[in-house]
Amino acid sequence: MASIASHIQSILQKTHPRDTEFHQAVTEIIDDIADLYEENPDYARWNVLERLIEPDRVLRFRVCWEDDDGHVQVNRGWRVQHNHMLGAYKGGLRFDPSVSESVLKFLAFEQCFKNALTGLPMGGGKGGSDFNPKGRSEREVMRFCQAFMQELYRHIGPDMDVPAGDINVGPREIGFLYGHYVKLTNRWEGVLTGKSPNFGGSCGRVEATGYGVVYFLENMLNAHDRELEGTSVMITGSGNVALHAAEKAIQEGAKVLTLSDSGGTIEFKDGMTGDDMDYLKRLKQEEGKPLAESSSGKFHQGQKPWQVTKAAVLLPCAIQNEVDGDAVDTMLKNELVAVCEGANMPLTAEAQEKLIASNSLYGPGKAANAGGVAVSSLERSQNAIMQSWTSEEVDRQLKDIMAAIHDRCIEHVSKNKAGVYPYSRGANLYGFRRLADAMVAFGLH
Ligand SMILES: NC(=O)C1=CN([C@@H]2O[C@H](COP(=O)(O)OP(=O)(O)OC[C@H]3O[C@@H](n4cnc5c(N)ncnc54)[C@H](O)[C@@H]3O)[C@@H](O)[C@H]2O)C=CC1
Ligand SMILES: O=C(O)CCC(=O)C(=O)O
Repeated sequence: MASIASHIQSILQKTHPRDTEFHQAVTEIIDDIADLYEENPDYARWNVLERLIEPDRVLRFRVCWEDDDGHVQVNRGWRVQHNHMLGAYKGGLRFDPSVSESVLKFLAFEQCFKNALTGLPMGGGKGGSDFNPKGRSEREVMRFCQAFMQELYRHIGPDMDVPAGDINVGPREIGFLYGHYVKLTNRWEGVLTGKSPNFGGSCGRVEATGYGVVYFLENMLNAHDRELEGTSVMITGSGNVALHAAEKAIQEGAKVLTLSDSGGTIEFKDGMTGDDMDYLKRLKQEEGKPLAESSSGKFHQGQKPWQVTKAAVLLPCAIQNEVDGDAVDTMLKNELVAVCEGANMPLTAEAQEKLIASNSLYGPGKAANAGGVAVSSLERSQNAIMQSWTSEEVDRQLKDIMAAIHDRCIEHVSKNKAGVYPYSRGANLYGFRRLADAMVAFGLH
């Protein structure tokens, strides 16, 4: 066991020496699948693990665009096509100054496991740029998106690689990207998901990740004889995933106490209301303003949700590694029962270790936030048959998919002595099995 883990560590150190987030994502999985790997001689015979941690390809390109003052700006763009044994590469695009090759490699690697858990035919990829859209005009964002697609279009296709949105890439950016793809190729096809339903997007894609997180949470609570109704919930973030997780949690009768952004936390002592939601959607999604400018709830500058309140459930829905070991210690002292991840890898390795050791319920992002990519897959199906399904139909399928993902997470594990399912280990085992078996079946590539 130790030998596999240390072998993989030494390879990572040699081949991806500075990619700390990528190391973190790989390490978390290796520990869980080490026994399975040793039990199946085919995996070692085909050197599956060493092949699985090396992306199929990492595309990096220059993105030049002109700002409103006529200055030429230069950014870096990437598409990490990690593995396509289970289907075309699939995963979002992130535009943020924090984007690096390491971040995109970790996201693409995790995406392979997440997509495997959906049961839908998708491989894993991720892409983006270090471009910062904050403070940029709509025209600047459009010119950037067009310049980005000018390079990306030659590497994607409806049966090859199908990007979507992620941080700072929502329906507006997908519209600009798709418009330029259609212009460049003269083809109107399902090459991006997260499009507006007006031109081929799926109803319910915008809501899917956040709603899916809450559906997963409900499945997880119910499997442990608990209910969401009446439960207090802290949420981090206030973007697409956070707002829709809050919306669904409120609809399901939970008491949502916080949202946050990089400036601080907004607290709703008596629980967030539908009016708060409408107001914050306008503030964040239409006006793009920080929470500090909100007149809804009480704003705590520079504070995290667990520093201002306590709740039974945490839904981290912002960015990687925002919850550290100390944060988990604080929440465990304050009646924490469950964490369900809307963001990708929001817990540091130490935080994750402490949470698992505490026997709290823990829904890892690769399972809990898979509703977004699952509805992206439904969007591809609709594009392929040239039909549009209703919001109700998509939501019904999303609920079924999240219940199936929940069940897949517990397919290869049992409850521990404390009566808790180890979802994280179960998700890693399920995803790894599917990927590794496909790699053995495909032969050497
Ligand atoms: N959009 C989607 O369908 C999916 C998104 N995710 C993950 O959910 C998370 C949020 O994504 P979206 O809501 O789509 O993006 P978004 O751009 O709509 O919102 C991002 C949120 O993260 C916060 N944030 C960004 N940088 C931060 C920092 N340094 N410190 C604290 N907060 C910060 C922002 O204030 C904002 O609330 C990301 O981790 C993303 O990878 C996961 C699955 C699907
Ligand atoms: O909808 C998609 O294809 C991608 C969603 C995504 O990037 C994610 O699940 O992290």
